Amino acid sequence: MRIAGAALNQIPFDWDNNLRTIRAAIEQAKAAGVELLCLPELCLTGYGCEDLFLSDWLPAEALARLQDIRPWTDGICVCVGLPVRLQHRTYNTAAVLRDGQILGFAAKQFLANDGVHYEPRFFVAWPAGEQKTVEFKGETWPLGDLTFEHRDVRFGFEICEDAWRADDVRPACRLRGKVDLIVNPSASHFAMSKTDLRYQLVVKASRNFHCTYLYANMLGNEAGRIIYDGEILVARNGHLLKRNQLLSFKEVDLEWTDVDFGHDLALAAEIVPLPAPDEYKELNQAMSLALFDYLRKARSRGFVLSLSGGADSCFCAVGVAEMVRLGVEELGVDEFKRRSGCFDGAPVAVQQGAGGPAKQELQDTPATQGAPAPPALSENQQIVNALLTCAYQGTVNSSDDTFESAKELADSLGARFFNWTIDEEVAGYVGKISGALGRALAWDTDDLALQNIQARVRAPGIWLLANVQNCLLITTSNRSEASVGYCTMDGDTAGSISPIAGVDKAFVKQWLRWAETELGYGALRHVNALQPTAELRPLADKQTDERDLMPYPLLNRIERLAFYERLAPAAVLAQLVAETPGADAEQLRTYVRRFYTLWSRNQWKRERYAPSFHLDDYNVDPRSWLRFPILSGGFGAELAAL
Ligand SMILES: Nc1ncnc2c1ncn2[C@@H]1O[C@H](COP(=O)(O)OP(=O)(O)OC[C@H]2O[C@@H]([n+]3cccc(C(=O)O)c3)[C@H](O)[C@@H]2O)[C@@H](O)[C@H]1O
Ligand SMILES: Nc1ncnc2c1ncn2[C@@H]1O[C@H](COP(=O)(O)OP(=O)(O)OP(=O)(O)O)[C@@H](O)[C@H]1O
Ligand SMILES: NC(=O)CC[C@H](N)C(=O)O
Repeated sequence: MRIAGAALNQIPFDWDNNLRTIRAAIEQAKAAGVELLCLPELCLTGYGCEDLFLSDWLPAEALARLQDIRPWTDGICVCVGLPVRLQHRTYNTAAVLRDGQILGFAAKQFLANDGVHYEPRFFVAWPAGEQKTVEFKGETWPLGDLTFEHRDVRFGFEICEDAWRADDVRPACRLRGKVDLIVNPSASHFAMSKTDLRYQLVVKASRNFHCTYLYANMLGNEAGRIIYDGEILVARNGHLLKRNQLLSFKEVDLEWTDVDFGHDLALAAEIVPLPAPDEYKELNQAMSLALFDYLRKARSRGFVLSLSGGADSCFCAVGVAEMVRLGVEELGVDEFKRRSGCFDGAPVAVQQGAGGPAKQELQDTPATQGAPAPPALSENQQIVNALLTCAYQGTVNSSDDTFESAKELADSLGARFFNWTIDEEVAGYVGKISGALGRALAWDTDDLALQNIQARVRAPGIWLLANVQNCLLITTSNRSEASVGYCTMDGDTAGSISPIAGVDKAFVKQWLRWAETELGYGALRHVNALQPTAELRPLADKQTDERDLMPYPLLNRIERLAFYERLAPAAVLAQLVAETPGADAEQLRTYVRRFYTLWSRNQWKRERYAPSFHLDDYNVDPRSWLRFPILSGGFGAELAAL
């Protein structure tokens, strides 16, 4: 039998989009002679409908829309994920359709309730062995713990999380011997290196339960924060039969394979491991797709970025350029432009361009005024030019190094680049408040306030630039800064999308070195030679992030031990001492205290960050992976006892 999985790029309750991709997948499958097709979990509504799953109307609408799919299933068996509501309870199901008929609804038995998943809030887990009936306009179908048969192949279901439970409780253990095929429609979030886990899960299940296992994941940045890699896996008796390229820019990624169910296949003696994933590359692909989907689904015209020439903002700029490069590589220029929704079919008019005078000669003017004609931009650079506007907003505390870094990078990407200073606005506000208070504000008495006003004064201008162009304003915070609140609220946190807030600063720096050498972004040599600095204090002070805080790798380690491993402060310190050769225990104690104090004080800031992507195995976004009280004891007793 020819069986297939199709990864779909869905949008919560965007019926037109979701039915269009479902129909396209079915048509592609039929054209390829596929006999059984698995579509992702909840693909009809989208996985991320959140509390709408608790309404009566959304599941009812989904059931009504399922009827539209029936005529498309002539000659093929298709599994379509949707919520079904019975007696005020919503179930996460996969409907099986064939030849225009609905055969039944298999229901999810184990709900995902960790990390970024909160399913028990929306759904009720289905009890093993039970069945009920769904009614719609005079027709009835079975719902629950069901098996099906198609052309003499018996099949049953695990729906995503069902497969992540122990072998002696998951549905597969009851399907063993009763079915030839287990179908798994999934919405399994992307995280770096996670594909290996999923591969092991699927291939081992096919061996342990002596079956063929067909797995199809959701694709793309569905609803803002979570990215799906669109993985399709088919395994039989411990042998991998099919695995696709992940993180496609396509709306539908269909993969099929032939399985001879009439002949048994010897069980694999061992599972062949996947090559170790390249996390830099994975992150690049995931972020590119996440940005592209966010841009088009938010119906925006591009991105605006306050580009300091430092690591975080350079990462974000390269992220947009990579979105263009990878998207064009896969879709082609015309399809990339069409799908982005940013081009209206008109030829791209290049705005500003490469070249431009040095920082000292150029204040408050667009980068190209009076400059020599810029070199012609490549096709990708022209697209970047249309989609990315950057501005360097210097102060007296900014260095030439960061300006050069920003300008050269923006020019090399093709981005539109502006340069202006904000000293006048800073002086205006400082003067106003000094006057009101009747005393001059000074660095020795008002350090933080004077730092923050600079970061804040950068916000209105860059927001204005974003607004006039109907663009998304990128904010550049990384996870390490978010943990300790090393940012100015309504200043450098201003923005509507925060692409790298899920990634720690040490990783950001490593990734930039990789991007310079492996992706060929030579202009990154400036930033790769710089020490991260906020440049908010007078230059003579030689401010660096790590002097203000602690070494970033250490900050990252404390954060992981505290909130991924969930250790108590004393255990975190003990662990650090144990794993740091020649450790200065007193210094480590200071850092641990500083981390927890800043962490607790700054929960309110994390609550106010712009939406960010889940990219690593955890993040600190309270609306995603990590919940923490805004007001708390702040680990006072625990830190005092250290
Ligand atoms: N629980 C709570 N709920 C609500 N608000 C709370 C609060 N606790 C304090 N606050 C308020 O928070 C305000 C202070 O927060 P905020 O104004 O953001 O500033 P703050 O956290 O005091 O200082 C910002 C820090 O970030 C660093 N920074 C800033 C900008 C850029 C960079 C960079 O790396 O480039 C670094 C800067 O060096 C400084 O260490 C105060 O007005 C305080 O009342
Ligand atoms: N001179 C500047 N021009 C434009 N934007 C700036 C400037 N200084 C700071 N910003 C904005 O504030 C953000 C926060 O600064 P931060 O120092 O944390 O990041 P970075 O400068 O990109 O990287 P690094 O911390 O490695 O120097 C920057 O990413 C940028 O968006
Ligand atoms: N949708 C789901 O059930 C996802 C849960 C599963 N543990 C995963 O991370 O892939």
